[in-house]
Parts: sequence; C-alpha cells; structure tokens
Amino acid sequence: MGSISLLEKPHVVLIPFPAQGHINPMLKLAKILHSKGFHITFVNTEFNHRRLLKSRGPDSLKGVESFRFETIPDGLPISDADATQDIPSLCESTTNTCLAPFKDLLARLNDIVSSNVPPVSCIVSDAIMSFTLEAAEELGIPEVLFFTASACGFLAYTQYAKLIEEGYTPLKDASYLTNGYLDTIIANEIPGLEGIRLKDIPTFIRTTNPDEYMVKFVLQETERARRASAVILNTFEELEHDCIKTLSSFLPPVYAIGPLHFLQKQVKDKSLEILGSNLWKEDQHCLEWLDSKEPNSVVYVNFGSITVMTPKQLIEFAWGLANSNQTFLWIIRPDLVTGDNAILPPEFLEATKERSLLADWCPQEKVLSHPSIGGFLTHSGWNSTLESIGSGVPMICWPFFSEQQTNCWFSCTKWGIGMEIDSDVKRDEVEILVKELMIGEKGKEMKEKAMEWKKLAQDSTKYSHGSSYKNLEKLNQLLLSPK
Ligand SMILES: O=c1ccn([C@@H]2O[C@H](COP(=O)(O)OP(=O)(O)O[C@H]3O[C@H](CO)[C@@H](O)[C@H](O)[C@H]3O)[C@@H](O)[C@H]2O)c(=O)[nH]1
Repeated sequence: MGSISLLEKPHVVLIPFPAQGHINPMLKLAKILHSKGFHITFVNTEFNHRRLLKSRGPDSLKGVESFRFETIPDGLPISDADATQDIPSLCESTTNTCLAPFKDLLARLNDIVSSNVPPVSCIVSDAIMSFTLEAAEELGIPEVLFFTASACGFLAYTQYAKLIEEGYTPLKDASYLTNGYLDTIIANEIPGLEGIRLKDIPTFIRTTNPDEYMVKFVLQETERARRASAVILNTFEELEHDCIKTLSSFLPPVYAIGPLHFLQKQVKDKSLEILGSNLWKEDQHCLEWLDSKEPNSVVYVNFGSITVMTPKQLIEFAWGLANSNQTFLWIIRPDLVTGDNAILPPEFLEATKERSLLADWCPQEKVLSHPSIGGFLTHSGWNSTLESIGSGVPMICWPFFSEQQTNCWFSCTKWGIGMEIDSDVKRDEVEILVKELMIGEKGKEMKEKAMEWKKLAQDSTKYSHGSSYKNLEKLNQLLLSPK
C-alpha cells in the first residue's frame, strides 16, 4: 500500500477496555494492522492516558505517522492514583457513559477537513466494550470484537445463562462457597468444557445476589457478541481447538490470532518501537540481574495488574519462597496488598537477600523469555499464561478472579503445564510446589510439555502457513471489506 496517499488509507479505530491486560494485546494488534497499511486511532481513557504519560514519558503518546492516540472519559470520578481502578465499577461506567463520547470522537475523526485523517472504515473494540457496536451500526461499518482472554474463558462465560436457568447460581447461601458445592461438575456435554466444575467457571457466579451486576454484565456482553462482524481471540487453534470450534457454532466468525506478541515481532517498522502500554514504570534492572543467573534457575513471581492479596497472604508467599531455597524474582505492584503498602518481614529480606530480587513492575515478556527463568508463579491472567506458554515456562497457578480460574484449570488438567495452589495460600504448600516446579519430577514433565506448546505457538504464527497467521489475513480482509 506504499503509494496510497495518507487520506485514502483504511482507518481502524481500536478501543481497549481500560485495564492493563486489555490495553497490551490491543496495542500489539494496532501495530500489526498499522504494518498492513491501516491508519490507526487508538482510544485510551483520560485516566490511563495520564498514567501512560507518567510511566512512559511526556512524548510517549504523540504517535507516529498514521498512528494516533485519542481519549475519552471513563465516567468514573477523576483520580490521579497510580493504581488499577475497580473493575466492576469500570464495567458499569464504560457501559453507561462511554457511548456518547465515543460517537463524538468518531464524528470528529470523520470530519476529514479538520481532522486530517481518513474517514473511519472499521472498529476493533474490546468485547467487554460492546456498547461500541451501536456506533459502528450507525455508521454502517464493520466492527470486530476482541475478547482478550482465552477461548476457554469466553466459552465458560457463555454458559452463564444456562447456569442461571438450571439453578446453579445464584448460590442459596454463603455456605455454598465452602461446602464442596463448587466442586460440582457442570458441563459434560459442552465440547471443550468436558469435566469442568463450577469452581473453574469465571468467578462472578459465586454470588448469592440475584441482581449481581457482573453476572448481568457478562450476560449482556456475551449476547451482544453475536452482532459483531467477527470475534477475535489472542490464542491459537492448536491450543484451544475444541473451545474455538464450539464458540464458532453460535457466534459470528471466530478467529484465533495469537500469540499476538509473536506476530508483533514480525512488524519491521522500527518507528513503532517507541509505542508501549505499561501503566507502571518498568524496572529494567531485572534483566541485568537475570543475566547473572544460571539457565532455568529463577522462579518468577508476578500476579498481574489487578490481583490484590491480604498482608497475611503476602507473608505466606514470602516464607514459602524463602523456605523453598530457590532463587526468585518477585514483582510486588505498589497496589498489590489490600489496605496498606506491602510490608515484608526484615527476617525474610535478610534470609533471601543473596538469592532474590524484588521490584514494582517489570518488562514481563522479556523476563519470561529470559533463559534463566525456570518457572512462573502466576495468577493465571490470560496474557501471563500465553506469554509463559510462548516462552516454554511451566507455572504454579494462584487464580484470583474472573476467567483466571478457567485458565488455571486448563493449564493444570488439559495442557499439562500448571499446578494449582489453594486460594487459602499456606507457606508449606508454596514451598513444596515451588520445589516441585524447579527441581521435581513433575516440574520436569511440565517443562517438556511447555516446550512443546511453545513450538506449536511459534508454528501458528509462521509466515503464510501458521493457523494464526492465516486467521490474521482473514481479519485483514474483513476489515477492508465494506459491511
Ligand atoms: O510486572 C509486570 C506485570 C505484568 N505485565 C504485563 O501486564 C499484562 C498482565 O495481563 P494478565 O496476565 O492477563 O493479567 P491481568 O492484568 O490480571 O489481566 C486482566 O485481563 C486479562 C485479559 O483479558 C484477563 O485474562 C485477566 O483475568 C484480567 O485480570 C501482561 O501482558 C504482562 O506481560 C508487565 O509487563 N509487567
């Protein structure tokens, strides 16, 4: 498309849900589409725009040629906290307040005399920002919904209506959370989810409230997905074939186009390298520290951008890691611990100072692909899981909420690359599992399995033949075609 003038380019507006685990894969997709000749408008919330300027510097959102950033308000009270916003509140406020500013933005962009950009020809929206469909329908342009978690997670979410109908949720009373009820196997007949238990379904159904907002939100978003021109997932067919097939049986075309971090590496344009999406400042020293360690010798501990834990849980993890005698890199986000700042006992710091590094935030993809990383203690967020798979790193899973429980179950029981830690975490269990992961027989088996998945992930993104590569081509065609 080299000869096409700037104003004739197809113009895609990409709008992520305003949380780290959603912005990251959306930005990768934006860069890939830019390399295919699209003009890009990437829409952040004002809150995240300010955070990005803080973490990446005042010039970081100026954009490059044919790649611009825009903002809309998120509808929540103004805040300059350097912390993750409350997720249910964000779901509610984006649903209720973002459509009008989003439509205004599209109108501004489409006023090509003053905007000096091509008219908007398609939208890629986060699947949990499905209010955007109305804007696309009004303009008569295609809209693709990007569900940024796993196919298994999405399929599990689509079971909510059935679970309500069959009386599994809401729970009769709070005792059902602990009396073994969540061990009930619920979906033997759904291809892809055979044998799944209630506790492996995204967590919002664990409620006694028949009016739980997040349950209603999930029902609304999964239903609206049917209106999209296509649904895309950051996964690959070889990993999640059955779940993708089942999703395809009732949704518009479903394309698995991951791992996006592999496909993004194929983008040659160096000017895009300055665009990043880390909401916290990355500690680059971690990488030098890892350089000084033996291959496969370091446990990497990181619970993503949303997980919070109690001070007691933090202490249990700390002593479990200390007692395992393994070397570890532990990322403790400033807002990881509820109530107060994370305070670790001085005895723990003293005991582990020769074999540990603690930091606030790190360049995770680089960390996970560093040869010294031998295992990952994770909350099973989908990006973390996929980045771990892409680096052939086995995991210990401590799922926190949403579809992390589903990712954990698949990692442990279907993909053979994970071991679960009890949600009521105890230091002895951490110690035993960390040792098993790093020096045990099971750890060795999981490492082999993880390396097999890594190879399949690489193959899926190979030029012209890979399944994800081909699906990306289909997506490209769809975005270029009139509705
Ligand atoms: O120190 C860190 C920690 C994280 N990351 C990155 O931040 C992202 C975190 O994403 P993820 O692992 O998916 O965790 P969450 O931030 O918890 O992600 C949310 O979004 C995901 C995708 O929809 C869901 O799977 C999760 O359940 C949801 O909590 C990943 O790309 C990491 O590489 C860093 O770069 N540095």
